[in-house]
Amino acid sequence: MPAHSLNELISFLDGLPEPRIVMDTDYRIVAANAAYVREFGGGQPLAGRKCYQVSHHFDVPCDQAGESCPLKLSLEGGEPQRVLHLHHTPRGEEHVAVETTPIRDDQGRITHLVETMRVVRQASSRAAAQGLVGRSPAFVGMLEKILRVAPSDAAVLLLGETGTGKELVARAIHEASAREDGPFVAVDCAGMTETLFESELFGYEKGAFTGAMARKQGLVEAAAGGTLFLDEIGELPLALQVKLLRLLETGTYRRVGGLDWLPADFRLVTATHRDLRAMVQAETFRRDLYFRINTFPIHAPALHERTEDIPLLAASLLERVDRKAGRRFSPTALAWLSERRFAGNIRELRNLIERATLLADGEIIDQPHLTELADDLPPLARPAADAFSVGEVVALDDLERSYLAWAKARPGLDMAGLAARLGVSQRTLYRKLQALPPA
Ligand SMILES: Nc1ncnc2c1ncn2[C@@H]1O[C@H](COP(=O)(O)OP(=O)(O)OP(=O)(O)O)[C@@H](O)[C@H]1O
Repeated sequence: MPAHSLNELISFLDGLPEPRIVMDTDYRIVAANAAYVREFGGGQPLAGRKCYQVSHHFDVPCDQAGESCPLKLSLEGGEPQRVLHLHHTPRGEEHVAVETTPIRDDQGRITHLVETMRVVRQASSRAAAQGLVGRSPAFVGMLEKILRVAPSDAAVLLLGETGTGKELVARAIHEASAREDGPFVAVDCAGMTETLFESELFGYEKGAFTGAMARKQGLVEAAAGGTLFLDEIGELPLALQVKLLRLLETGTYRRVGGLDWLPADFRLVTATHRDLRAMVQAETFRRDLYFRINTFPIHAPALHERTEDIPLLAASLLERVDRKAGRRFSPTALAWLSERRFAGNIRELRNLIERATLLADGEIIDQPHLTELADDLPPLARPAADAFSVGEVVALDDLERSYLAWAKARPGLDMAGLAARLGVSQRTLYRKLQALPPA
């Protein structure tokens, strides 16, 4: 790119409000705009330094350090790329959404890349007094999905065990959406009766039933311009599923006792800890409603899928529940927490921490404060290092081959013993082993 075009680009970027840098194809920062210098510069000179040194304090590009590198992806694919990274900033590490856009010369060759950074406000990688916190790969994967779907108006279905933070995720989607200035209205569908559902959701007119002394606004109306979060959607009885489907299909509703169909204006987020697909098979959840609410599913990981987040979560939850400020956990307490299996996930962790704060008198919350009332909390079941495991769904033939190769390598089993354990004849075992690819 000629120098004058590059200078024009740099001065154009300088006027933009979002932090942006221009890089050459060798990861070197050529220029940074004023917003970048302000948010990420930390008073250090930037031009001439490599982006991975500034953002990650790495000595090698991200892709060689086990992270995805948007610059490399853009160079390879020739297209803009977006990834979520943990970046060093003058405030500490933060989740940053990074977008790269390739810049081409007259011959169409990529000569530079513009990188745009947006600090993610909806989640923290450091202990925080509110909102989502986490930095494990499972958490970052979920955050990536939240940020992708939030700007659209697509219906999101949050799936995950109880206490995994689905309501917080629903709020994060709302806050990252164009509706963030509108209301966020949460409705618990568990225990909803037919009459309650209709009058709660749709409101009622004066005189609609005994006790309806005045017109009452429903939650659908309260959510106008914002997000309606239906929690425990799997608990909704079939008769109410029909009513919800009608609302979603027509975008209109009628107050109880009213005549007019009123327009609804909300973004729908639903959540459940149930297996809705199995409920559809069992005909306890309507298939058409399932498809309507499941435009974009997001899995909220269970705590045992993100145990590396436990110290960070524990510190954050302590800030939230402790009546005395500034206390902390001892390293043994944190190690003990990280080794437990919490069936109730973050909610159970939070309750345990709250109990411990009541038992501890000093500045430090120690392991005995945790174990005193929770000595029955089971340890985390870690798969044995040599256990057989399959990380994804594979064809049954492939599964059998991998399993046989693993079983054959077990010490202490001869062919006869192995055949007996597998429940097949030795002849069959030989035949199957011969079909295995060479080790
Ligand atoms: N990533 C997180 N960071 C910090 N706190 C969290 C996080 N996830 C959940 N929490 C806290 O854990 C508790 C349970 O979260 P929440 O109520 O959102 O779970 P849920 O999945 O909606 O549960 P249920 O399915 O039972 O309704 C809340 O106190 C919430 O603030």
